[in-house]
Amino acid sequence: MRFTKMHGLGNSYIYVDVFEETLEEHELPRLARQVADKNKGIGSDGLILVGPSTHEDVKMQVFNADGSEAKNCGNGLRCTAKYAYEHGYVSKERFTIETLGGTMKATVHPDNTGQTVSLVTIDMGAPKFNWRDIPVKGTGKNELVLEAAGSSWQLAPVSMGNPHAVIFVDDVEQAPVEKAGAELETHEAFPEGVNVEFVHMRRSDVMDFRVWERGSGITQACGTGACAAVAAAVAAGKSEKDKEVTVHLPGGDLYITWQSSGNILMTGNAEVICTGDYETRRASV
Ligand SMILES: N[C@@H](CCC[C@H](N)C(=O)O)C(=O)O
Repeated sequence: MRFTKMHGLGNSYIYVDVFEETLEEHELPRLARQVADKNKGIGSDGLILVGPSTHEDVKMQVFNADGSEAKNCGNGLRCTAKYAYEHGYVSKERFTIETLGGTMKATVHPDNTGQTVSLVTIDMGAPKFNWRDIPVKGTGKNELVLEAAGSSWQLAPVSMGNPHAVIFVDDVEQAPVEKAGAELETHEAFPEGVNVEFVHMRRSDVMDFRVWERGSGITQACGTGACAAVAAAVAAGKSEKDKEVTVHLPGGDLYITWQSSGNILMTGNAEVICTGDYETRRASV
């Protein structure tokens, strides 16, 4: 299987071009676990398939490192957009990407040659706060208080096509991302699990951010998580619509604006690390 390893701010996935490659649907969770394994595989936060869509310009299918399928991936969308543009699967600079969480609109910003893209903007759609849409057990729209890692946490649940719980803290470096993140990911309040973001607002337009991703654990960045964090900050009165927020993630910065028209725009990098061939007939991991 030919693959390309790409990352957005250090959130890396193995990308397989299913315009070209044929993969069995039922093998995909196992393949994701295999390629993500840093000792026995290639090493990544998961697997992403880039292929044809029946109703959009391209389709992105995302699997976490544990083999679970995700509905959306912000960093994956930017890399998918770069891949689709540079491989000629789209010939325009603005195009649509189908995901399980809905259709996202990509704008690539090519360099002077028009051939290479390293910066991409994605229209990530509108955040949802209704618990049923996320989903969160119970009925509500507001903050949720849960116990994890021996402390009580105030969470703001948000859907960006996938589920997020945003926690505002004084210092993200001191936050128990691994312990509390792992406990909250599988808390019974979240029937489909949740991605957990620890966020500190430095100013209304600058935030620090660390994440525990559902199905992959600690990662260097989470695009949907950063959008959820900005949405939660605006909803809590810590920022404002139409203000570009610089989100400092461990892997670098994202620029995010919740527009008053409703949708969230996310701009950030997309990079190729390497390409190669992977032997798919391997013992399961
Ligand atoms: N890294 C991603 C999100 C990937 C999926 C997530 N772990 C989930 O299960 O919802 C991003 O950049 O958004």
